[in-house]
Amino acid sequence: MALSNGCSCKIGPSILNADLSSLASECQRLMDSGSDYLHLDVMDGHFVPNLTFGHPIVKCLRPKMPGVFFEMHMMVENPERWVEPMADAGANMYTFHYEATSDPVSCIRKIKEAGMKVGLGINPPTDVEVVLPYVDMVDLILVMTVNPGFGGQAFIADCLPKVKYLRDRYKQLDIEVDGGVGPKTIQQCAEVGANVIVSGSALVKHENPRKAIIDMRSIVDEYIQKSQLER
Ligand SMILES: O=C(CO)[C@H](O)[C@H](O)COP(=O)(O)O
Ligand SMILES: [Fe+2]
Repeated sequence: MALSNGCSCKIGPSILNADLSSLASECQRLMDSGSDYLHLDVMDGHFVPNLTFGHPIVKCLRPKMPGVFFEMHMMVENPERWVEPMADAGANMYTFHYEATSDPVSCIRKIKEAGMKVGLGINPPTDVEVVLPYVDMVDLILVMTVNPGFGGQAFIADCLPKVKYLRDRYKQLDIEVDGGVGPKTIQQCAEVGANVIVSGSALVKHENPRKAIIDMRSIVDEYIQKSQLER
């Protein structure tokens, strides 16, 4: 299962700021509100100054959410290390950071061999050009719009030219934005060409997440249609 191949909007909640003692029901609530997939944030306390959870939690979550696409956002050093345990736990996509490994190609190969889709992420200070050698090997590029490590941070609009740079060159690429994205910032993300949208606290804390998802999707879809007409 792919996410969307750049042709449609996909919205995935990050449950980082949800009540993690009720992880499965929070995930279910957000899927029932119209989400397309789950964005699960894994932090190791080294690559980022925070800890979350690892493959044992994913393994417990998987049978409670059959058929739901799990994207693992791996904010970890040596991402190669957790590829097999995550595949075994039932992850569908493994998104690692360019900054976290000295050998992205072997990490990509390992993820594919384990049967998962591949995402490649870059942090706000990282130049977008670094991903160009890998674009044809991966399923998604993640452009971080906060410095990774915590949910609920302010959106960094200065990262958006990186999305535009990629969209101008790759019409079919799934380009994901993550960090501070919600109804207030979605327009800026959509107009530069982001189509895979992670939204954490803005959705988790929203009084009507279903409406927030519908509104965000309609804005992203509008820009996708506009760009298809312009081609
Ligand atoms: O990767 C992340 C942080 O490193 C989270 O996915 C991201 O921050 C989402 O949460 P929010 O929308 O609250 O910023
Ligand atoms: Fe994330």
